[in-house]
Amino acid sequence: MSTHIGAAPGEIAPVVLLPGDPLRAKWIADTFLTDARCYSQVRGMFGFTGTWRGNRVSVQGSGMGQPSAAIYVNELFRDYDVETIVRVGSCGALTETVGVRDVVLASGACTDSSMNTHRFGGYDYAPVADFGLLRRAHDAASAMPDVTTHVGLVFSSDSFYSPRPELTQRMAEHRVLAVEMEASALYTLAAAHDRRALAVCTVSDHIVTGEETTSAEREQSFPAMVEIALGAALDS
Ligand SMILES: O=P(O)(O)O[C@H]1O[C@H](CO)[C@@H](O)[C@H]1O
Ligand SMILES: O=c1cc[nH]c(=O)[nH]1
Repeated sequence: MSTHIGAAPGEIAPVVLLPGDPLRAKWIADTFLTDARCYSQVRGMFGFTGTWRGNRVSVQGSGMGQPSAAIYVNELFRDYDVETIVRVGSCGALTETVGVRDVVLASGACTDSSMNTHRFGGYDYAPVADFGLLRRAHDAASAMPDVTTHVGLVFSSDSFYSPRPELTQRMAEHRVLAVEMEASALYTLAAAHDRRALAVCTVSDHIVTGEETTSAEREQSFPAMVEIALGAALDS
């Protein structure tokens, strides 16, 4: 049993979807999985295991921000032998070419977090997605004519309310498509554990136009990213 998930060995599948919001984890389990069973409610950070098209799959909340997400990712890789984690998150669009409800497949993740500064002693590290997952996610998204999908960089910020918006703008000027808060830690830890990871995010709000969705929509109305994530992780 791990410290923060607390599931018994074998209760978590080799493939895990990882939303930040634990209630989105419950919605995903209720909506997409067959025979889903809750394996953890520790701190209200729900985890469920069920099946999708005959494949075992789990969905685990990660909380918001890299320190929280890293706890769950470390335990999933280290204590439960998870092979593949696909983050299914919300993000804010940084450029007008990306719209609200579009899907962003994060090929790589920039960050202002000190987690990698400490890990690499000040050297820069480029956290990237698993290419096989990214390619299959793109294939799955291409089969959805109603979904606009972008592939590119995200900015995994430690601050939802940025103290220096001009620096986020500089990210946008360097082809960063969207801001979220966890992908960089996920990609770094997947590399450190020699496992696979991808972040599939839906644009919940727009930093340029100010358009935004409600918390209920962010919890329960982004099905395309879940279908893309399941297709990428399990249809290999
Ligand atoms: O919707 P989730 O997956 O939580 O992701 C985004 O939403 C939260 C901020 O509102 C952060 O966790 C950010 O990464
Ligand atoms: O981290 C996030 C997530 C959604 N929207 C944002 O602006 N930031």
